[in-house]
Amino acid sequence: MQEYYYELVVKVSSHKELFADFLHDTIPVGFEESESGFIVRSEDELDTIMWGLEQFCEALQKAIGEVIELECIQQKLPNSDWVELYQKSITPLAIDKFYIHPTWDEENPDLINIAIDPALAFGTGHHPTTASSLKAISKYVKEGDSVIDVGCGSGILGIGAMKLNAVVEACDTDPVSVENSIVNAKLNNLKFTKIWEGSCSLSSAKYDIVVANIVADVLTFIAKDLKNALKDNGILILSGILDKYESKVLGFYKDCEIIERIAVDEWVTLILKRK
Ligand SMILES: C[S@@+](CC[C@H](N)C(=O)[O-])C[C@H]1O[C@@H](n2cnc3c(N)ncnc32)[C@H](O)[C@@H]1O
Repeated sequence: MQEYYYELVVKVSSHKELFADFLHDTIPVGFEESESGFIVRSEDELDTIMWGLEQFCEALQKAIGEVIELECIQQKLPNSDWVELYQKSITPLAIDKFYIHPTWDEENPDLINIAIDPALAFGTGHHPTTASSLKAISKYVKEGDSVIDVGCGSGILGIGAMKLNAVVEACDTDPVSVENSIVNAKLNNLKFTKIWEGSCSLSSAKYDIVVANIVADVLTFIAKDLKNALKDNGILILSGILDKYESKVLGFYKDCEIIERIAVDEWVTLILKRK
């Protein structure tokens, strides 16, 4: 552990959700929402993220013709092991058939346990997009199904599917997430059949279930690849969609019908089938 870590305090005057999308998609470390913005922490300097936020803000102002005040303050602080502090803040939770718990907490004898030790990859089950994806997995994944978890983060969704006896592959563009998914699968005595760094376009296989909890923009960019990965009667679980982008995302999935829509707070999860 290093002696110091860096904390970037970001304040934005408006459109906080667009900045959240940007951070969600660009930074491999987690960030925390504060009342007027975000806090990003890392053992490395955060100059690149600060620069990216400034560029994004400039582009956004031009695109929408509004002035947005952005303030980024980076500070170097003594390292009290923030990962450990973050880990301690994670409590177990039940989502339908599943019980997600860190390894230092007891299992629940009545549910299907998923052990996840929170680390740098996204996915402890506490975010509504992960929780809704798990609900969909709990309902639609059947024993023996082939599943791909696109944007696996901590691996939680794929691990959930494996716990239901599906055969699961996973991928993520972020190498830290791939590593963390492998570690978390091992914690559950499971193994992804295949897991790779990159997106689903790197596989030509077809799956019974394709699950992707990624931000709306990415779900539009990779819409073709996600649909191509589906077997004829396959089910596509799309999550990570802020409700205001739902119709934009659906515009890229016009050849699919909605079989279920789960909404929690401002987050929407869509369960789709090809028409
Ligand atoms: C919101 S996290 C979801 C993590 C986990 N699946 C969950 O549900 O909690 C989104 C993940 O998608 C990954 N990602 C972003 N764009 C991607 C792409 N085009 N293909 C695959 N993964 C991508 C990110 O690196 C991140 O780990």
